[in-house]
Amino acid sequence: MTTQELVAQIRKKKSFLCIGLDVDLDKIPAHLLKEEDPIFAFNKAIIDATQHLCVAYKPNTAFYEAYGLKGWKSLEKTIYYLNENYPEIFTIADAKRGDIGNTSTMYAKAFFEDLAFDSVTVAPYMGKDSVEPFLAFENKHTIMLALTSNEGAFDFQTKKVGNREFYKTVLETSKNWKNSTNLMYVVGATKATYFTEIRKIVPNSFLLVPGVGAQGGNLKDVCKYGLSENVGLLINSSRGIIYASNEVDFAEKAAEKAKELQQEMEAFL
Ligand SMILES: O=c1ccn([C@@H]2O[C@H](COP(=O)(O)O)[C@@H](O)[C@H]2O)c(=O)[nH]1
Repeated sequence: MTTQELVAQIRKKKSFLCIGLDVDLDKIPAHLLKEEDPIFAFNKAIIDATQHLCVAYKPNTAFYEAYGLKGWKSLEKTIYYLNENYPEIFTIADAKRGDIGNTSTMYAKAFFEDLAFDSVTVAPYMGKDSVEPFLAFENKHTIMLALTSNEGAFDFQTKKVGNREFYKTVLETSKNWKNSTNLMYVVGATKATYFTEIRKIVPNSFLLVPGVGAQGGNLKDVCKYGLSENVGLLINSSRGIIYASNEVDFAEKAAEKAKELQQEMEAFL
């Protein structure tokens, strides 16, 4: 998917909501456990109930890998279901990959070719040659960790290297990489006060923003400081939406939560 297509979808749906599909079998409604593939059954119901309110879905691969081969199968079924039924939706494999060049190419093939995701998250720690293999894929997007939502972000990311915070160096340096127009960045909603500085470095890049909902990030502050001319934000909520209820009405309740966020977003568009 191109960035223009993503922006057009945001304008049409008046939403820049991304729903995280972080499925935990201990948290889903008990009646689904009787299904042949409970994870896929859960995802399908959530997707069908919320697809008109969001522009992206983000399965975090950890929640699938934890269940071995079965979990990977559920992930595959979920992405195929999305691509077949809702091809306008932007898909994110939250896998946080990145390795030496030839290994990164194989990671990129796994998520962009085999599973046909529109994007994948990567870690910047191994540098240019670990990220450029992902950037080589046309109309695919590489979402690099910049300033994460967790407390540990202060361990390295905000520390000064020379006279500049490390996350700023990551952002600035990555702009010079080959095919850097295919880059987006992860910035946590819990770091809303940093968005002004981040926008000085990457004024038009899309930012994937996790941390609204369960982690306490503030949507209004993120919008106030983070919105760009082409919107430039994908705000993610996972647990806050998908576990709104663990009864038979779970999909309906998830849609209600998604609608609340969509309406807050509409006010900014
Ligand atoms: O900085 C980061 C990067 C990734 N995540 C991931 O996003 C979701 C957030 O889930 P919630 O339930 O809405 O808190 C999850 O998959 C994280 O691994 C993040 O939170 N922060």
